[in-house]
Amino acid sequence: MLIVDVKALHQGYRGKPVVRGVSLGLGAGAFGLLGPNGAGKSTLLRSLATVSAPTSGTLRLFGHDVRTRKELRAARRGIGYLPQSFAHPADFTVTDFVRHCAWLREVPRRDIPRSASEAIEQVELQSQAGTPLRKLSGGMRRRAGIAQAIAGRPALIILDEPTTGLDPHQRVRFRELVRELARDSCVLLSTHLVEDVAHTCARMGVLYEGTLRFVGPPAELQALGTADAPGDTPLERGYATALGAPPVQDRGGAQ
Ligand SMILES: Nc1ncnc2c1ncn2[C@@H]1O[C@H](COP(=O)(O)OP(=O)(O)OP(=O)(O)O)[C@@H](O)[C@H]1O
Repeated sequence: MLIVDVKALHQGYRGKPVVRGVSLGLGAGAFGLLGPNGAGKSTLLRSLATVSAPTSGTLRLFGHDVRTRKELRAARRGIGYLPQSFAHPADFTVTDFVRHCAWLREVPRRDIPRSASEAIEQVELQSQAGTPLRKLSGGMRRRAGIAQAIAGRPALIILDEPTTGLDPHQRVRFRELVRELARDSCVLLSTHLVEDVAHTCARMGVLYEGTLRFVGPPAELQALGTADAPGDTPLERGYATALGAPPVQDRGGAQ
């Protein structure tokens, strides 16, 4: 069964279409979403995280059709989500924050302390566990955000620009973490860094003007690149070439 099964999804703001007919099927594994500023990546991820209901189209998560309240609640238990930016109560420590988010996701109460500590260790924030979030650097706060999304190992982990502000060591550590999480979960991440995708994702998509222009393995995108396309690496040239391609519909290929 697919973890994410979305068909002809449309989403917009006050009548302005942003995501315009995305179909995508994802199982366990890491999937990277690339696209220029304003392409609709965050809007799509918000829909998949069930934060905003699609304007039209169908969305099934772990087989749950999220249009009914009961199914929506069941699906939400399996979703860890790092939004592009998030607010938090001013004095929450890293531990308070990660535990609170796990509780919201209905991680069993007895498992919360262990799940939170594990997630904090995975992002290497143990020595800041008792520090209020407001006292952390931007990159550390991002890592606390990643920790809350992965606590309790949800089956679907959605990370919107997780590597923003991460230093080179942490970026490499993050890639290792994604590879590890992707063994059992579907990890869906958006980024502007093609290397993040190349090193972590078995499959990827390129979103442009609200539609997918490419879905497949990074090597396939690389092969698409024409010699005259802008970019310093084959993958960057493949990405630039894909932006000019017609929309594609993904039928949920095996990863
Ligand atoms: N809350 C909102 N209200 C109205 N319009 C919005 C809202 N959020 C996003 N938009 C618009 O939707 C479009 C897509 O935005 P979105 O943030 O999804 O793109 P993105 O691909 O994630 O961009 P970026 O790479 O810059 O983060 C943009 O034109 C943006 O102005």
